[in-house]
Amino acid sequence: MRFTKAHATGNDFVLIADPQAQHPLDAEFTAAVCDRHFGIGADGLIRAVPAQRSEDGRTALTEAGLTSTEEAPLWFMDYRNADGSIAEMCGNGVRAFAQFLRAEGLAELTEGTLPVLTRAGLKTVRASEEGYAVGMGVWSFIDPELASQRASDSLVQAAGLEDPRPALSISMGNPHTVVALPDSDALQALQLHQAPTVDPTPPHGTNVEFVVPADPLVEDGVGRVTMRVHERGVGETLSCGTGACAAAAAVRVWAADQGVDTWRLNVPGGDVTVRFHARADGAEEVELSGPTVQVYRGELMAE
Ligand SMILES: N[C@@H](CCC[C@H](N)C(=O)O)C(=O)O
Repeated sequence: MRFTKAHATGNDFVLIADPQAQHPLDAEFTAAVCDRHFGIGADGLIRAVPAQRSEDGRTALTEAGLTSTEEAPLWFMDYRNADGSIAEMCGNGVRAFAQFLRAEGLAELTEGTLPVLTRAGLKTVRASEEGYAVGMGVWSFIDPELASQRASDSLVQAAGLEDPRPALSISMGNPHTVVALPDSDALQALQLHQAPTVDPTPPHGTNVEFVVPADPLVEDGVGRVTMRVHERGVGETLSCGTGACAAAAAVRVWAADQGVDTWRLNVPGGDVTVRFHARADGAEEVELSGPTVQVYRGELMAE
């Protein structure tokens, strides 16, 4: 089985093309491939499969009210975390996925964009100045009632944190819980090889982002935030695209500054940009942009 190793600001992935849907993934295979000692090593495994040829792809098509044909296949991003669990969405992964489809000659940009079907709906990827950008859809509070005071809906504790801190949970198709810290010393003191605890515990788990808003928060019209993340199903990663979007949304809420639409997130693996576009109904669309790099191609010897 041929594969490509890629990363987006250090969030790394193994990508495989499965045009005939002959290689359905399972948890054991995924965990073995992502193992950094006994496998290739990655934060996630991504399979590219024509949507109509995979069960999850067909479900996603139905949910999105879309069709996909042999002549015009819509590619489905079958995303798995390093521990083998399934995730609805991956913001860095979907950007690496578009680059992979193009490099494999499986898809092209049409009028500058490439649609990708995910478990969290249809996403549109375009080439951007930084590499690839993806329209992530609308962000939302996970618990609108608890979050209605627009401050916090849970408490998070983590190794290296003195006391539990209030957090705000946001959905980007997948779940995120964002915690603000006072300064970069507090951020560096965190030991994120251990999963933080979130109270109340979200039913499907959550990715936890720790953020330090810059001081001043906004420079040249751009909001700036430093972030570390513990990803559900992985551990600490060098970047998380959906996490960056959730973190920017939370900081924007806390700052009560809906006027700043562009945010630069500094993560251990680099920088990504998050942009908000208000819709007529008041909801806000989010776009994530950043670099994606193909590192090498290889052939998997043992299954
Ligand atoms: N790194 C990703 C998110 C991957 C999925 C996540 N671990 C989850 O379980 O929700 C990103 O760039 O968004």
